[in-house]
Formats: sequence, C-alpha cells, structure tokens
Amino acid sequence: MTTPGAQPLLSARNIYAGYGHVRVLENVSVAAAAGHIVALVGRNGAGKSTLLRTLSGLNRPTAGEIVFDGRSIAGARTHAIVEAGLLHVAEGRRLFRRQSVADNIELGRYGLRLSVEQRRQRLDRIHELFPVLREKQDLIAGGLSGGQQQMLAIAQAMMREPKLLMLDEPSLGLAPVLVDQVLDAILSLRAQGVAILLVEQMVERALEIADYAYVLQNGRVIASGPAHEIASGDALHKAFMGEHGAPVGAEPGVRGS
Ligand SMILES: Nc1ncnc2c1ncn2[C@@H]1O[C@H](COP(=O)(O)OP(=O)(O)OP(=O)(O)O)[C@@H](O)[C@H]1O
Repeated sequence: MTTPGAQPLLSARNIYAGYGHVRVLENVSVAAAAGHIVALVGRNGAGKSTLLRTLSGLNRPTAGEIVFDGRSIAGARTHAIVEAGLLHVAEGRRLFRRQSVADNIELGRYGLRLSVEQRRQRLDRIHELFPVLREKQDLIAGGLSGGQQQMLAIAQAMMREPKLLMLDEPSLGLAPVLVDQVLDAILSLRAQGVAILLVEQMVERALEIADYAYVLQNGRVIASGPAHEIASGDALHKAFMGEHGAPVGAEPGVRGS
C-alpha cells in the first residue's frame, strides 16, 4: 500500500481489531508523516473511530503491527503511547466541564514535568492559535460554545506538544464559521510539523485540507491516495452508497453544518 512520506511517523500494518467477538477492522494499513494531514473517511460504522482507538491503545489489535516514531506500540498502554507523542482527541470533547478553561488546559499536561519557561511557551502557542481561550480562561469549560470546547480539547492535547494528533470528528455539531476556525487551527498545527490523523464526517472539507486520505468501508481500506485524487475518485462514492445502491445523504459531508 502506498504510504504518505518515505519514512512515516506512524505506520500501522495489517491491523485486525474489534470488540469481543465482533471483528471491526480487517487488514487495515495506514500511515502518517510529520507535517501532513491524513484523512480517514467512510460512512458511519465503517470503523474509523475503532481505528483511532486501536492506534491510541484504547483497543488492543488482535493482529497487526503499529510503529510510531520508530517504536512498536501495538498493545502498549495508553499512557505510554501518549508519552511517545501520539494524542487522541476523542469524539465528544471529553472536558472537565465544571473546571475553568485554564485548569482544563493545565490538566492536559497531567504527569508531565515542564519548566516554567516550557509551560509558558506552550500556553503562548495555544493562545496564539485560540485567542478566545485566553479571553475565557476563567470561565468554566461547560459554559463554552461547542466550537470553543473543541478548541479547548485540542489545546489540552497541545500542552503535551504531540508529534501526532488524532482528531475524531472535530466539526461535530459546530456552526460553519466555527468549523472554519477549527480547520484553520489544524492547518496551523500541520505548519508546525505536527502529523494529523483526521476523522471527519464533513468529507469534502476534510479532503480539502488533507494531504492524503484513506477510504474505509466495512472495516477495510478500499482506497487510499493523495486527498485530491480521493476527492474526485470512485471509491468515495462507493463508500457512501447505501446497501441498495442509493446514496446516503445528498453528498458526503453534510453532517455538522
Ligand atoms: N464499544 C463497542 N462495542 C461493540 N461494537 C462497537 C463498539 N463501538 C463501535 N462498535 C461497532 O464497530 C463498528 C465500527 O464503529 P466505529 O465507531 O469505529 O465506526 P465509525 O466509522 O467511526 O463510525 P461513526 O462515525 O458512527 O463513529 C460499528 O459496527 C459499531 O457498531
């Protein structure tokens, strides 16, 4: 399978995974290189979230190899994977809703020793990307809008300066203007050299900003390639067709607007 970049930061090969006796992923191979956005697209239930969960250690693969930054991480504990620099911002923005915005950001570095200077630099970078989080630092996280909560979830991950950030449906439930802001932030992270693995129901938007894409269907990768080629290829159409050949929705990517 073609992989983005000669020496990808992340390389997962021939992954099988599921829940109990239910197999979800079958022989899935994906890769992501530093400074690249890789989109995972496919219908609901195709296995995208399961793949992210498997890469971040929340699910154990039953077979396959995952190499991150030169180390095998298949079956490793989540905290070891986080420490290696692979961060997962799960769907649904798991924040400490009653804690302040500032505290939520601080909690992102839980267990990590940073000098005063390092901490300040990371906060500056976060606030540069999301100025609203500085303005609202004393408010409780639960009082933020959906888009601001998504920014806060990304900010939490940024406290650890991830090498690879996996984002599961960051646009879910956001108004279009906020989707733009979140996608812009993802582009800024890419510009800083972070690798991004992006699961996004707004497929067209995801493919616009992605460098490379994988199309999943029923737990398998049915196509992969440069995002602009995937955007205009047949596989995308096939992946979003219904059981009886009827398109699902008017077009891929209408959810979340
Ligand atoms: N905790 C679970 N236990 C059992 N089966 C699960 C569990 N989570 C997901 N599944 C099943 O695994 C399959 C893949 O789901 P997954 O959430 O990975 O797909 P997805 O492509 O991310 O879709 P969505 O956009 O709906 O989250 C589905 O058939 C789903 O029902």
